[in-house]
Amino acid sequence: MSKSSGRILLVDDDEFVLLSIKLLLEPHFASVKTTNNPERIPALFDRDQFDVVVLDMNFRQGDTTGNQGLFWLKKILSLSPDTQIVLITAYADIQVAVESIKEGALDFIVKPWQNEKLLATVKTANLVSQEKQKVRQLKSQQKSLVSALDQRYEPLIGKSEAISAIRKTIEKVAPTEAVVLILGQNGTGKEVIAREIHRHSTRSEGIFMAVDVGALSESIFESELFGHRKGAFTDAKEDRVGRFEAAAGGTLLLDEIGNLSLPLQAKLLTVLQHKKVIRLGTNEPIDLDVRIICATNCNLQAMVKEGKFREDLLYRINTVEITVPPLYDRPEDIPLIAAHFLTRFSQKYQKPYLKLAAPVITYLQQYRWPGNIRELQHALERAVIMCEGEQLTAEDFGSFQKQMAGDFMFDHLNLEKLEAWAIRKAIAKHSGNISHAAEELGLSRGALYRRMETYGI
Ligand SMILES: Nc1ncnc2c1ncn2[C@@H]1O[C@H](COP(=O)(O)OP(=O)(O)OP(=O)(O)O)[C@@H](O)[C@H]1O
Repeated sequence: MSKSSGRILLVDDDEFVLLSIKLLLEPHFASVKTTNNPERIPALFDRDQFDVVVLDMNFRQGDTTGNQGLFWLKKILSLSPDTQIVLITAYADIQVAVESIKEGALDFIVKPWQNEKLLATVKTANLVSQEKQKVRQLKSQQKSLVSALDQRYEPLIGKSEAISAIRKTIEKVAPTEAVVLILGQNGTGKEVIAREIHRHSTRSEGIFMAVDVGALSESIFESELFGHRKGAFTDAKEDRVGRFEAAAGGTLLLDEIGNLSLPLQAKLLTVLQHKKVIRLGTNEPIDLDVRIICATNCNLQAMVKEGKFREDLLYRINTVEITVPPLYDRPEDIPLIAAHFLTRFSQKYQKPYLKLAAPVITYLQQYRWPGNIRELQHALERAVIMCEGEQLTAEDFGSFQKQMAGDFMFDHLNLEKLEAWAIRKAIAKHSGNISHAAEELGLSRGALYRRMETYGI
């Protein structure tokens, strides 16, 4: 007979009862302890953990109310909420039994007991207790995983008007359950923004999950998002929870939503309309308990006009819209973001002394950054690796250097932007020497300083 791992405590004022139950349970559990005095319960719990307590309901001679049992039941649950309690009494009182179960006891046994029934009850209680402990452990693991996963992600850095306005929108929209649509080019920080919304929402203790729905083929879309039951299709070897269920209590980012085919758009719309998902191979709808955020680099309005995106789906997902401008439209964010990545990569590559001189920052502000912040991040990492001195130089940016030097923002014909660009370029060319830059620009030093102030350079 293999012993289960259960730790059992027997509490009864009758020594004979204690002995006979101990002899009955001992062969089946890892440890069976006894006490004839319930006052010792707190001290016993101080020393040991118990999975199951078999507890008498009446300790004083003549007391048949069960009140003492109820008192100790509550006490044990307050000391150890996962411990399961089986009450035992000589007086079969259905009222007390019902009350004790309401108060959290698992079951109720009447003296004289049947050995088989008592053993089966304690075994069940032990299983329930261990499952509860497992769930608690998984929950705490999940909590630390959530915070560990979160740490990998950047805070939303930037002081441009656009980013300040986005921060305000996040503050307003995060506490609501509104579906948010985040628009912007690749690498502009759409996921960072989605995470900020999650972090400021009432679901922040839950998980944040991002799914690139655009990359899901028709064949796996439903099983990936809605889940399936074993045998629902040939490859369904076991039950699988879909992303909508896995992110329950948290936030689900449906990324690249503009790349969904029309049939899949229809399936997604049905889920969002009914707020229910049905796992493949089942008929049971499961309530959605997830905050939805969508993101795309596509122009969904234009796609609706071309018949490539469902208008009804667009109106389901764009209760609040956030548009993230490309990085070259907010050069004032570049120094902050660059400094942030410099700190990160100089630590990673053990070069904590590295500095970014003003002319190099100006130089970074001239480039068009088609890959936006992701590209800036990679450029900084490369420069930190390549740098031999204490200051990052334009040369450390290697292949970017050429592109940057020759890059001209031809798509900007706005005169102010062109002027700001020319000023940055001249300052960078003369390594921050304002007199030389002013001379090259055909301006006095004073005029150049005034313009630099105007453009926040
Ligand atoms: N404002 C920001 N501050 C700091 N880091 C940022 C910011 N925006 C983006 N990043 C960083 O830039 C990289 C790209 O960001 P993110 O993945 O959020 O962009 P995206 O718009 O979702 O890109 P894609 O469209 O390719 O999925 C990430 O490493 C992210 O941490």
